[in-house]
Parts: sequence; structure tokens; C-alpha cells
Amino acid sequence: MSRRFRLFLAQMNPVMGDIEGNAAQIRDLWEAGREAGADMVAVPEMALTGYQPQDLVRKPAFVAHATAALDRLVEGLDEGPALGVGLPVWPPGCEKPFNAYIVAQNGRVLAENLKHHLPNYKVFDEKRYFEAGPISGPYSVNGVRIGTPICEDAWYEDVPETQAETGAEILVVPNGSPYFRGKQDVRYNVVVARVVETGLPLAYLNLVGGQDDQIFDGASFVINPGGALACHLPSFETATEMVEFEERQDGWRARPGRKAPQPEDHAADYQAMVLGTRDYMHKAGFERALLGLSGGIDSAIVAAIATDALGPENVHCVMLPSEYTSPTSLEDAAAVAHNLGCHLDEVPISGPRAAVTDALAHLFAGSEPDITEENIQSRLRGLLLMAISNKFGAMLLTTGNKSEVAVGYATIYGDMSGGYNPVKDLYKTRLFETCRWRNANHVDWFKGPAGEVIPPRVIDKPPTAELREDQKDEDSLPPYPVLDDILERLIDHEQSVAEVVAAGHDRETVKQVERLIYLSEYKRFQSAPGARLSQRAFWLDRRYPIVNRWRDPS
Ligand SMILES: Nc1ncnc2c1ncn2[C@@H]1O[C@H](COP(=O)(O)OP(=O)(O)OC[C@H]2O[C@@H]([n+]3cccc(C(=O)O)c3)[C@H](O)[C@@H]2O)[C@@H](O)[C@H]1O
Ligand SMILES: Nc1ncnc2c1ncn2[C@@H]1O[C@H](COP(=O)(O)OP(=O)(O)OP(=O)(O)O)[C@@H](O)[C@H]1O
Ligand SMILES: NC(=O)CC[C@H](N)C(=O)O
Repeated sequence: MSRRFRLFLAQMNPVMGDIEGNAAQIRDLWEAGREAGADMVAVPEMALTGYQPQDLVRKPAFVAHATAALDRLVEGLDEGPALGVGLPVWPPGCEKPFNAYIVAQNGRVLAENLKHHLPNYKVFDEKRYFEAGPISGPYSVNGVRIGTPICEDAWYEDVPETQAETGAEILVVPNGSPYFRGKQDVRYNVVVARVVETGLPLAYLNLVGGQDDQIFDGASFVINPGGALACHLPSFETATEMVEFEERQDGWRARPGRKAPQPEDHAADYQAMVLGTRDYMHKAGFERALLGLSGGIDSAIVAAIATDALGPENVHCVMLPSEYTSPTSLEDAAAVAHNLGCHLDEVPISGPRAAVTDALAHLFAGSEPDITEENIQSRLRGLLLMAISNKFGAMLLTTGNKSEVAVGYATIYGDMSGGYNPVKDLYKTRLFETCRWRNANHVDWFKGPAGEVIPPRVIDKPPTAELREDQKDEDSLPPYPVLDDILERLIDHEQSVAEVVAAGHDRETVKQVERLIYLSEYKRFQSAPGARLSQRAFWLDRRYPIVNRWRDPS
């Protein structure tokens, strides 16, 4: 009879800092694994505390709480499978804690794995929070030797290789790997390389769920020696899977299991925004969202995302027309709310606007109307929406896309008001395409209706802020395809002005965009967090000084 190993993968969604709640979830998952006859139940990196805990782990009381919760979990493990769980551990005398993965069985700890490679790039600052551990060797569960590189440890050869050389038969890798567009291909490449080098099957187990701007997409998978995919869990949903490994003449192999289809590109971005919005709201204690619905495309897609995340009954849309609001905008806002099944109220801003104009008349006498008056409209909308939020307890969502956020094309304390921005990392040209994707596609966990929820007219009409007569975005900004290409080069690829010009752009336009990016750093610093979709999202991926006189002389 060949040797077997039954690994229960639990792609779970912890809540940051809810140590007791996460411990209860982990205990339930362990029981489900025991029922199913597992040898080992694995949950992802830092599942006990939530990931990334940032400076929380520098607070000894936080780490002590996690340790106490772990001790209780371990003590409660009666006869049954081993449990692998991620948490910070802080041995006495160490300057910082370790990022650890504890494996326990039958009431006692079998192994303590410490993360060796601490990621310190993009959104990661683990060298700030953690001590790097030595490479941890394999441990035995029911007679099978398991090696556990912790997330980044699997991105280098040395940890898996050392574990294989010291007897590991299967690699189980717990991860806290946040989404960016195209990341799954990066993970396959990394994992296949480790499988080829070690000759061992590798189970890649990821977290799922939103945490501030980051979205953990799950999509856990198992690769066999030779590179074949044995099983794949769904993206953006919690899931469990029993993976059956057996030892054959040519070594350990995982039996083929579920292969959930994986979303790509617009499908993945949209689901990331829905999950990010749902988890930000729910984990922060909000059931209901509120937004200004203008009849434009930005607020339409945010309304769709919020509805898919929270359900139409939990999304309150408000149209706040002025004398510049066209009949088309009124109709389009009504159509979006109707298609999504959300409640729509109308609150005209003409009265408050007249009151503000009146109040300032003695100061502004003799000056010409300019952007000041335009911004007052935007700020009145922000004020009224925040009043509705205060009164009824829904969180205000803000709607600026990445193109607008990049050049500061938004009014601070006006349309930038709000707690979360689902589309903050989505350039306008991609936003159009993503609306088309949503109109043609639906996923079963979305709470909004299937079908063409965003009328094509909303997608096709020229974007306008409607803050003065006949205003169009293109009066102030280059056409979006041009703007987005310049932005992607300057921001996502950090190209020089000379390189952007060499790619075919007009120098004056590039310099104008560069100027707007640097000038609006203060707005981004004060802006709401949003769903991270790229490798260069505003906040942790791209950190620039606010006061900065440097301009590219190239
Ligand atoms: N470095 C700095 N650090 C901190 N604060 C700084 C600052 N520089 C300016 N400021 C402050 O910021 C103010 C200027 O910013 P702000 O008041 O936003 O005004 P501003 O950026 O001049 O105008 C808003 C822009 O957003 C556009 N827009 C587009 C789409 C929609 C909407 C909408 O509202 O619905 C608006 C609008 O057309 C206009 O171009 C200054 O008066 C000053 O108080
Ligand atoms: N008349 C309005 N009623 C309600 N909210 C509004 C109104 N005008 C603007 N807003 C709010 O301010 C935000 C910014 O306006 P903006 O014009 O940039 O976006 P949009 O109208 O949704 O899309 P687009 O830029 O494509 O016209 C809107 O998304 C909306 O939340
Ligand atoms: N938690 C981690 O170590 C994350 C780093 C890893 N390379 C990833 O993004 O997938």
C-alpha cells in the first residue's frame, strides 16, 4: 500500500486584529478537516491576526494576544489532523517578532517555521516589522516530511531547496499574496521553478479578502513535479479543498482535484473591486454605502460595484442637480439606479449654492467668477452627502478614477469626500472597458442583477464634470487615451519626460501632465483609500514627497 497524505487547504478570510474571531474560524476549519479525514489542515500566512498587520506587530500586547490565542487553539486540538497556522511570534530578547507558521497536533506544537526572506518592496515593509528567521527544516506529520517556506521564502531557491535536501517530501506554502493584475501568472512561474528545482509537489495556499487597499485574491493551487496543475481553488472567494497526495515509484504526487476557472484582466479587476469594497465596508462595521450619482460613468461603475458588493437594498444613490445638470444626466442617473435596483433620491443644490454665494458676496464683490464657484458646487455636494451619511449611517463612496487622481482633477473636500474609492487604481480608459465587461458578465456571488446595468449612453457620452455651461473634461485635460498612456509611462513605468516624448507624445502635453502629477500630491495624501489593482497604486506602491520642486529636465 503506497503512503498517502491528505492536506486540507483552507483559503480563509481573516479580519485584521480580530484575533478571537479568526481563531474561531480556524478552529471551525480544523474541525471540517478532521471530519473529512485530513492529516493536516493548513490556513494561510498570518491568518490568526490578519495580514498585513503593519506596526501592530511592534506592540508587544498584540503579539502576546496572538500567542495566547494560539496556545488555546493548540490546547484544544484533540486527536485529529495537524494544524498549520500563521502568526507573529516574539521570543524574549529579540528586537522584533518573527513572521511564523506554527504546526501543532494532539495538543502540542510540532514545528515552528520562521520566515527567512522578508519582502521589502512595493506594498511590503517586512524588514521594518520582523526579524528574519533562519531557514526552517522539514517537520513530520503522520510520518510524512513537510517543508514550509512562508510566502516570500518560495520566491527564492534556497529555502525550498534546503528543505528538499533535508528530507521534505511535500512543500506546503502559506501565503499573504495581494492581487495585482496579472499576478497569477507570476505565481505560476515562481512555483513551477521551485517544483522543478526540488522535484516535490507544492501546495500554494493564499489568503482571500480585502484589507485596506490590498485585496488577497485566494486562487490557491497545487503543482505536481513535471509542472502539471493538480488543483485550483476559486479566486476572490473563501474555499476549502482536500488535496490527496500519494507516494508513487516516481515520488509524491497530488491527485487531480477541482480546477476552478480563473478570471483575468477586466474580470479579475472588477471582482477585486467588489471584494475590496465589501470587505472594507463590512470589516469597518458598515452595511450600507452612499454615493452621488451624476449620470456620468465614474459614479455609475461605483454604484454597480457597491451593489454587487452589498446588495441593491444597501446602496443609496443621490442625484444633486444644479442648473448645469443636463436632462440627459438626470435620465441616466435614474436609469443606472433603476437597473441596479438601488434607491435614488434627488437633492438640488441651487438653494444652498445661492446661500453660499450670498454669504460670500461682500468678500467676492468685483471679482470674476472662476473655478472657486465651480468648486463650491462640488463642496456642497460633499457637505450634503456627508450629512446624509451622518444621519443614516451609510459610508460615502468617492468615485475618482486613477486618471483623475493622478492629475488632481477633483475638488478636495468636494467630490473627494468619502471613506473608500473602489476605482482609485483604474485608469479612465480601462474604466470604460470594465463597464462593458460588467454589462456582459455576472458572477454568482455578486449581489446585483445580471445584464446591462450601465446604459451604453453613459459609457459613450463625453465625460463632463457639469460645473459650468458646456464643460467637458477635454477642455482641461488631454483626451483620455493620450492622458492615460502618458500617465502609465510616468507613473507605472517611471519613465523620464524624454522617454515619453520619444514614444510619440507632444512635449508640452507631457510637461503639463508631469506638472499636474507633482502638484496634486497633497490631494492624494488626503484622499480615501481604494482598491489596489496594479503594481503602482497610489499610497504604498508609490511614495512621493508632498512638497517637491523637482521637475524632470530631460
Ligand atoms: N501643496 C498644497 N498643500 C495643501 N493644500 C494645497 C496645496 N496646494 C493647494 N492647496 C489647496 O488646495 C486648493 C486647490 O484645490 P481645489 O480646491 O480642489 O481646487 P482645484 O484643484 O484648483 O480645482 C478642482 C479641479 O477639479 C476639477 N474637477 C474635475 C471633475 C470633477 C470635479 C468635481 O468637483 O465634481 C472637479 C475641476 O474642474 C478643477 O479643475 C487651494 O485653494 C489650496 O487651499
Ligand atoms: N449632479 C450630481 N449629482 C450627484 N453627484 C454628483 C453630481 N455631479 C457630480 N457628482 C459626484 O461627483 C463625482 C465627480 O464628478 P465627475 O464629473 O468627475 O464624475 P462622473 O460624473 O461620475 O463621471 P464623468 O467624469 O465621466 O462625467 C461624481 O462621480 C459624483 O459622485
Ligand atoms: N507575504 C509575502 O511574503 C508576499 C510577498 C510575495 N512575493 C507575494 O506578493 O506574493
